[in-house]
Amino acid sequence: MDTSTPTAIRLRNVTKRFATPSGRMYTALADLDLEIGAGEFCAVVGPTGCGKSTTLTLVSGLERASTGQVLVDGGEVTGIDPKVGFVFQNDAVLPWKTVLGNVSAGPLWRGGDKRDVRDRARDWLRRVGLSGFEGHYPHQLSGGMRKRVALAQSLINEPGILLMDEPFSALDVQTRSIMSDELLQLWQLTRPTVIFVTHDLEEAIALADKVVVLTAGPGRVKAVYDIDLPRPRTVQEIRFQPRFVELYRQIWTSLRDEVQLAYARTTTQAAS
Ligand SMILES: Nc1ncnc2c1ncn2[C@@H]1O[C@H](COP(=O)(O)OP(=O)(O)OP(=O)(O)O)[C@@H](O)[C@H]1O
Repeated sequence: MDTSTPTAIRLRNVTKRFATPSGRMYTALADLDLEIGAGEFCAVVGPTGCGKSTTLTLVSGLERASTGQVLVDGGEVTGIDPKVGFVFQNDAVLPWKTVLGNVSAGPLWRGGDKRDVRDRARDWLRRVGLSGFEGHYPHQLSGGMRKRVALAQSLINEPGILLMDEPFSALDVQTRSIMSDELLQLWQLTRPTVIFVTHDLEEAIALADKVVVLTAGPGRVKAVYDIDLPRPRTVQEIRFQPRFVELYRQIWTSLRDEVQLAYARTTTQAAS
């Protein structure tokens, strides 16, 4: 992170424990330290169950840390904050509302002027390439189009912070890379601070300014890699650059050990 960039998100010595169905406590995150600068695009990778989604729920205010501090713009997170947007793996679109209705729902709920909100919603639908689909219902759209609705739904609130939990993982490979390029273009418009959780290291490197590798659970930060690839980027093309391949090799070496450790644990548990 550039030292002149103010910090937008800070997790300081964060531990998160959950009660298990058997009544014991399970530590999902342990002493996690992470700092993300304002306007930075940060991707988080790590083996399954290492606490990636848990990290997002702490920043969003949906969950509280057991110990440690979670700070957004210097203030401790104590609940859900309207300046934080969330895009999940599963679409959060409302099936009974039209595309326009879905994108307008948040600002209307917050008391926005109806005509102004509709205008802004149409504007965002144009930006995500859905002009002409305002009156469609979600079931009349493809998976990629529904994802665009979800993006517009979140971006219309102009969140300073955007948390994305494997947002494209349910899409086919081609749609996924198109959506990644569109996300980068949209991100350039308002430059929110992004935490993007993914299992896909290629996607992480292609999108991000920095890639954080978490250890097998309990999740800690194992390593942080600065992605010094030039912007603007085209996701489909950047992966052929020698620097991309070099970064991939370097980060994968670190990630692979954690993935193997997590896998070995699950197979041992299954056998016992
Ligand atoms: N509400 C909860 N109650 C109990 N345990 C939980 C809860 N939420 C998460 N966990 C546990 O915490 C650990 C971390 O979960 P989390 O979903 O954050 O991992 P993840 O890295 O996002 O996993 P994946 O890559 O598979 O999506 C897991 O072992 C999970 O079972």
